[in-house]
Amino acid sequence: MDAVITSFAKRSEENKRRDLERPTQEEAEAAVRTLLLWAGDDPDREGLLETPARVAKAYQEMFAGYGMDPDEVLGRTFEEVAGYDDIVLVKDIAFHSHCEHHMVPIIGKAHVAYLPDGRVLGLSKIARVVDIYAQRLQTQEAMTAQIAGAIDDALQPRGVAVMIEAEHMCMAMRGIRKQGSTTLTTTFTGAFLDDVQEQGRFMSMLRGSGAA
Ligand SMILES: Nc1nc2c(ncn2[C@@H]2O[C@H](COP(=O)(O)OP(=O)(O)OP(=O)(O)O)[C@@H](O)[C@H]2O)c(=O)[nH]1
Ligand SMILES: [Zn+2]
Repeated sequence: MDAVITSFAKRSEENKRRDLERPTQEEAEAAVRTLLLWAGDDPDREGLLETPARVAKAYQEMFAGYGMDPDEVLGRTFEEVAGYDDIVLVKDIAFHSHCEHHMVPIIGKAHVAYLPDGRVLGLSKIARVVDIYAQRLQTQEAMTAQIAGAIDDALQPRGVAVMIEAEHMCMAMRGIRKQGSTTLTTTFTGAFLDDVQEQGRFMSMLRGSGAA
C-alpha cells in the first residue's frame, strides 16, 4: 500500500512538472506550421490556414490518455455478482494508438480477461483503461503490460490475461511497407501465468469455442 501511495505521489509530481513545462497552444500550432513548411507545402494557402489549429485539437483528443488516471477509472469495483468467480473476458475492444517511434497509428483490438477474487469491475471500465493507454505514445508490448498491471493493481484478482492484436502503420505506410501483418502480444499474471489450463481456457474463449 505504501508503495502504491509513493508511486502515486511521484506520478502527481511528474504530472505537475510536465504541466508547467507544457508548451502553449500557440507554440503547438507553430510547430505544426513548421512541419507543413518542412514537408514542402505552403501553410498560408487557404486549405491549410486552419490546419495547425485542427492538428493541435486532434492531438488533444488522440493523446487524451496522458491526462487520465487508470487507477481512478478502476477505483470503483463491486462484489454483488451472486458468487460468480470464473473468467470475465471482454474481447474485441477496438482501439487506435500511436507508435512511440514514428508517431503513426497502431490499429488493433485488445482482449482482456481476469479471474475475480470476490470483486468485479464494471465492464466499460476495462474498455476505458484500454483507451487511456492507447491514447498515449506506445509500443504494443508496453501497452499490453500496462493494461494487465493496472487491473492487477486495482482489483487484485486471481489473474489477468491481456492479448493485443494490432497492425502498425509504421510497417505498412513507410519503411518495410508490409500491409496486413498483425502483431500479437500477451501478458499473463497470477493463475493465468501459473496454470496452463487457465491460459488454455482464455485462448479457447478467444477463439470463440468457450471451452478448454
Ligand atoms: N517491439 C516493437 N517495435 C515497434 C513497435 N512499433 C514500432 N516498432 C518498431 O520500432 C523499430 C524502430 O526501428 P529503427 O531502426 O530505430 O527505426 P526505423 O529506421 O524507422 O525502422 P524501420 O521501420 O525498419 O524503417 C522498427 O523496427 C519498428 O517496426 C512496437 O509496438 N513494438
Ligand atoms: Zn513505428
